[in-house]
Amino acid sequence: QNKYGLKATTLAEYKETVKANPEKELINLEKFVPGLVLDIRYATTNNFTGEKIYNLARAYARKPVAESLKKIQADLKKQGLGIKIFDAYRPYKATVKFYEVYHDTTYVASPYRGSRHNRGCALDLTVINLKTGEELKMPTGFDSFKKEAWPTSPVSDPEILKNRTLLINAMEKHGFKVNGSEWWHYDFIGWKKYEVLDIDYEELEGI
Ligand SMILES: C[C@@H](N)C(=O)N[C@H](C)C(=O)O
Ligand SMILES: [Zn+2]
Repeated sequence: QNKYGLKATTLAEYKETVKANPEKELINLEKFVPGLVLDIRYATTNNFTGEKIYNLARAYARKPVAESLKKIQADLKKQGLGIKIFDAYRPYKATVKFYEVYHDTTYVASPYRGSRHNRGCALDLTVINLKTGEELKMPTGFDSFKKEAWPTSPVSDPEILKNRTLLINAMEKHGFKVNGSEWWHYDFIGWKKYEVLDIDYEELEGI
């Protein structure tokens, strides 16, 4: 256990759980979902910590999460739209770092419980126009920790309201629930069945 009383799953333990239940495998979303665009902010300094948190820009999620995302991407494609991922599976140590930088658990998961990202069951994302590659206009930027980011906050611009509603509906159709304080964060329903992991992308890829 660490100072927050949580013992996250290591690589060796994770491999055992996947052997027993292949649904627990972390899937590389970039390879699995056609046309998926990544902008992994925590692999850059362009994030709320101002620090580079990951060495590799990767997006992983548990198998059923990846399968749902594939369906969402296919649905959006029919409208000339696609998904851009800001973050997916997040090693537990990153959640600890986030909390130590920004103590408000309205916007950052508590290290006492861990994040649903740590379970490979949460995605931070937005919608892009496939032709231009541009993000659709949303109420705030990613990780803008303000009340305007809440999915229930009033929006005066009808286009922004339409875009936020489109994203929420697209995600909820395939088993995700929007976070109450962040329009870009979606939890996969059933996340409780998956352990909190603390495995870096390098470890996962055997680098
Ligand atoms: C830090 C932000 N992108 C986020 O993912 N927040 C939720 C609450 C989390 O940390 O799980
Ligand atoms: Zn998130």
